[in-house]
Amino acid sequence: QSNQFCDASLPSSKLLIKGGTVVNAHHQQIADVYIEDGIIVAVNPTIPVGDEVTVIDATGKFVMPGGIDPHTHLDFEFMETATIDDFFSGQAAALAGGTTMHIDFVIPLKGSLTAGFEAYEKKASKSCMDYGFHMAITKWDETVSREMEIMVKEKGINSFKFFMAYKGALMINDELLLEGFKKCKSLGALAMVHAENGDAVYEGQKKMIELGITGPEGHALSRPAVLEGEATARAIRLADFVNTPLYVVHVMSIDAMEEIANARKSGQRVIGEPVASGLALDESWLWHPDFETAAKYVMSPPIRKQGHDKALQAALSKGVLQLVGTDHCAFNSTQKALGIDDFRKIPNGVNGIEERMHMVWDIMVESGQMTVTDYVRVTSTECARIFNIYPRKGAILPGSDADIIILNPNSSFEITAKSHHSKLDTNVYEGRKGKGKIEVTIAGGKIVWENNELKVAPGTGRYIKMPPFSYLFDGIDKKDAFYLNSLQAPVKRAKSST
Ligand SMILES: NC(=O)NCCC(=O)O
Ligand SMILES: [Zn+2]
Ligand SMILES: [Zn+2]
Repeated sequence: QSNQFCDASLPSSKLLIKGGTVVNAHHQQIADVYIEDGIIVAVNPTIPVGDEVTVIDATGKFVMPGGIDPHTHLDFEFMETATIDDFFSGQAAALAGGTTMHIDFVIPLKGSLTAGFEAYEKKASKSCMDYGFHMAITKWDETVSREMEIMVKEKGINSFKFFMAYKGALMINDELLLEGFKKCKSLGALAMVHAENGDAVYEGQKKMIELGITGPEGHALSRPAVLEGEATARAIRLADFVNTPLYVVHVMSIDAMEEIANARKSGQRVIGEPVASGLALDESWLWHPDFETAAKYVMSPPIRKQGHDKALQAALSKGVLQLVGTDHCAFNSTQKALGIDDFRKIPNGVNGIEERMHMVWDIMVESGQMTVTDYVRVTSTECARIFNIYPRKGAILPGSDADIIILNPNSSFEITAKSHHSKLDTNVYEGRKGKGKIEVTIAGGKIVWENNELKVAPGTGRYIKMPPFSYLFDGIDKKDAFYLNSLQAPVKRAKSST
């Protein structure tokens, strides 16, 4: 691999990005951007500066907020192994691809949220870019309920994920889902779901093995889209019953997407997150005769048949789905080979943290399905809004963090494991080429990616606390009050004489 990591000991500098098209989610203009000490100070048509300021010429290029990836798994212990990318290698890869912040999932340790949080604090101490945490809830009792409160009020976590799949490991049942949703609502924290019917998946897996289907194709066959649709519908209805906002992670199928579309049409606050792999790939790879090639595409919910990808793209362009993640969860060929004789043992997960910004540009903007302002919205701004860190993140505005990318629409990108920055020995986007290259990444006011060279150092990334009660909670209490007022007084019945 040709990874080149240089020392990032440059002094905090003054920067001017000159003459580019500055794009925010709702506006674009040709302007200069002036940065001091990691913060955007001014965005104006012309900003005169002195010799001490480093000037980057962005004429003819797009100057946009750095990407925020809402869904990653770095240093994640899962399926008898651990992801190959840790908080340094995964983040270095992210920066090389124009992502300047990500939100990772803390997994409780033996059910303890506090112990899980402390373990992830340690894992993330080698960070080279800003990050936040969601937290998974894997069991329910009074301690977990109390710890959720601590996570929100003291630790900067404002979202909790419930796995409706992975039976015998992370999966929870409907009773826990309801308890969890109620607690999330009371704390102003966003409930997130991995939506697949885990019991039915377990049945499907047994059936495939009985039929002698042990290869990676068995993964897709054992957990069809209908099981994703069922769980998505169930989670949506339970969230409606509790009256709390819901975030559906890695929406991979038309079935799930349509449930989200219908709920949103009726006014429910449901957020749908497609991931780069679901937008760009189809399941045919899982039938590849070479196990190593096929196994690298194993993730859950599975990458679907051709047609689901296009439908998810259309839903993203229409606003039915709101933001794009990656679910970056990287296992190398040796790790994937744990399932050589049984697809159930192939560690689930694909790469994407480095590729997302280029892939979304290529699939959505170059194809004409999405405007450049919408690109900013789905790769950065909407994530910042949902997780309540806007406009510190997700915007090029005075006072915002100087997390910025410069994309040259006339230059091209090419993806290959030979030159990517993840520790992975494969890449699910191997050989993909397209127009629109991220030439510069600025994170916290420092140029960390320029001339195809990374300048990053472990320990320079910051933990970003995310406060509760995002815009998704506005008016939730009013809807509760309206519901209570609409209830009729209890019916008074005479006592029976017998
Ligand atoms: N998605 C996947 O296959 N691996 C990561 C864990 C998860 O998000 O479900
Ligand atoms: Zn998941
Ligand atoms: Zn995930």
